[in-house]
Amino acid sequence: MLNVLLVEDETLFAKSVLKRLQREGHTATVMETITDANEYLEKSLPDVILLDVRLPDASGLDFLQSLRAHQSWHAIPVIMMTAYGELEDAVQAMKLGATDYLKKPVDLDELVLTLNKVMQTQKLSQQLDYSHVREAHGSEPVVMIGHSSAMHSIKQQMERIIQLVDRAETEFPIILINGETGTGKDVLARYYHQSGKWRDKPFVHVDCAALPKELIEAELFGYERGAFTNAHQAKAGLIEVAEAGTVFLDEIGELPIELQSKLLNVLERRQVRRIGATQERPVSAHFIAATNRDLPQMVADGEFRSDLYFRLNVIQLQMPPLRERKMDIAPLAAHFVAIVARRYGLDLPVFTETAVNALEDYHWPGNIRELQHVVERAVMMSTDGLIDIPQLIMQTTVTKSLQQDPVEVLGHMTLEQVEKYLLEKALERTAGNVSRAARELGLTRMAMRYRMEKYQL
Ligand SMILES: Nc1ncnc2c1ncn2[C@@H]1O[C@H](COP(=O)(O)OP(=O)(O)OP(=O)(O)O)[C@@H](O)[C@H]1O
Repeated sequence: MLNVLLVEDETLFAKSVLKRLQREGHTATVMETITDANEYLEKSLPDVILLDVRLPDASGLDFLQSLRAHQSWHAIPVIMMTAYGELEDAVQAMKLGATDYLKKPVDLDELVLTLNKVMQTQKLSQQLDYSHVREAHGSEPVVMIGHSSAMHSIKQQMERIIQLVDRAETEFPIILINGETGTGKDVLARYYHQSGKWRDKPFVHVDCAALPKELIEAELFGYERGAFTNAHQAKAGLIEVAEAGTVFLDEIGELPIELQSKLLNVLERRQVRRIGATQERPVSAHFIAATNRDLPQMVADGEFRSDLYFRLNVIQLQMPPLRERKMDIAPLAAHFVAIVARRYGLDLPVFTETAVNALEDYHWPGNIRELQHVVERAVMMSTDGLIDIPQLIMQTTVTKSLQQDPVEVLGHMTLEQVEKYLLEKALERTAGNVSRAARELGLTRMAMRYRMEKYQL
C-alpha cells in the first residue's frame, strides 16, 4: 500500500487517478497548487509524488528542482506528468532527477505499472541499506553440524515447520527457540530462513539486547518525518524492510515491556504503524524469536507480558546444550579446525586422542561458541600438525566458567580438576605462600607440596 501525493489542478483527471489508486489499495491526496503541496509536505511524507508540469502557481519542473535540493524531501520518488508532444519537458524532468515520467493524457494502467516499477526500485535501494545485515546473516549458506539424536530431532522439527509454513498463504506461525548461550539459536534461525521458499527475501537480525532501549522502537517499527526531534526523514522499520522474508528477534526476553504489547499487536494483526504515522502498513514477514532467558519465570515476575508469551509459545524449539550431545563435539571441533586452517593457510592439523577425550569430558558452559574459541587457540598453538588441548587452555576455560557459575560447573568437573583449581586459588590468595595456602586448605605442608608437584604448580 502506497501513500501517493498527486499534484494536479485538472479536477476530473485527478478524481479518476484517485479512484484508480484506491482500487489498487493505495491512498492518495490531491493538491492543486505547489503552495498547497509544500504545506502538505511539511506535515506528512508521501511514498511517491505524481507531479504535473503545468500548475497554476508555478512550474512543476521548478518544484521538482526544489524537492531534489531539500534536506528531507530529496529522496521522495517523483513521477512527472508531461503534456503530450512536449518531449523537452520529459527530458528536462529526468535531468532534474525525476524518477520516471508519464505522457498526458495519462493511461491509468500505465500509471499503475510505472508506480509499481518505481516502488520496486525504491525497495531495492532500501534493501541495499540493510545489505550488511543480509550479508552477515542471510546470504552465506548455513552449516549446521550435528548427528546426535538431539540435533537430529531439532532438524526434523524444523523441516516439518518449514513444510507447513511453505503451504500457508499469510498466517505464518511464530517460532520461539530456547537455549543456553552459544548453542546455535542464531544458526537455527538462519537455517529456517534458508530452507524456506522465501529464502531470496531479506533476513533481518534484530538483536533486542544490543539495540539501545530508546532506539528499538524506531528501528523495529520505523518512523515518519518529524515524529521526533532528529527525524528529518521518514524511515522504514526493520519489520517493513524484511518484506516477505524473515525477522529474527534475537534475545526477545530483553525487549522493553512497553514495546512488547506493540510487537504483539503487529504479530496478531499483521499490520505495522510507523511512529508518528496515521496509517498502518501490511506486514508479510515470517517471525522467529530466540531467548536464553526463562520466559515463563519472567512472566511470573511481571517482566514479560503473558499475552506475548502465549503468542510465542505455539511452536517452541529447545536447543540442547553441548554437554548433552557429546557426540557432536568431535565433528564440530573438526569443522572449526578446518575453518581456522583455511583462514591462515595452514595444513590441516589433527587432534591427538587425549585432546578429543579432553574436549568430550569438558562441561562447555559457553557451548559451541566456547568450543570454537578453544579450538581456534589450539590450532594456532599447534606446530607439529597435531592438536593437543594444552592444559593451559582447559585450565583457563575452567577457571573462567567457574567465575560464571561455580555450583553448576563444579558438578561437571572431575575430582582432580576441582582439587587443582582449589590449590591454584589458595596459592593465588596467599601470593604463593605455601604454608599459608596449606593451612587454608586444611593440609599439612608435605601434603600440599605433594599435590603441587602432582599438578605441576
Ligand atoms: N550446529 C552448528 N554447526 C556449526 N557451527 C555452529 C553450530 N551451532 C553453532 N555454531 C557456531 O557457534 C557459534 C555460536 O552459535 P550461535 O551464535 O548461533 O549461538 P546462539 O545460541 O545464538 O548464542 P547467543 O545466545 O549467545 O546469541 C557461532 O559461531 C555458530 O556459527
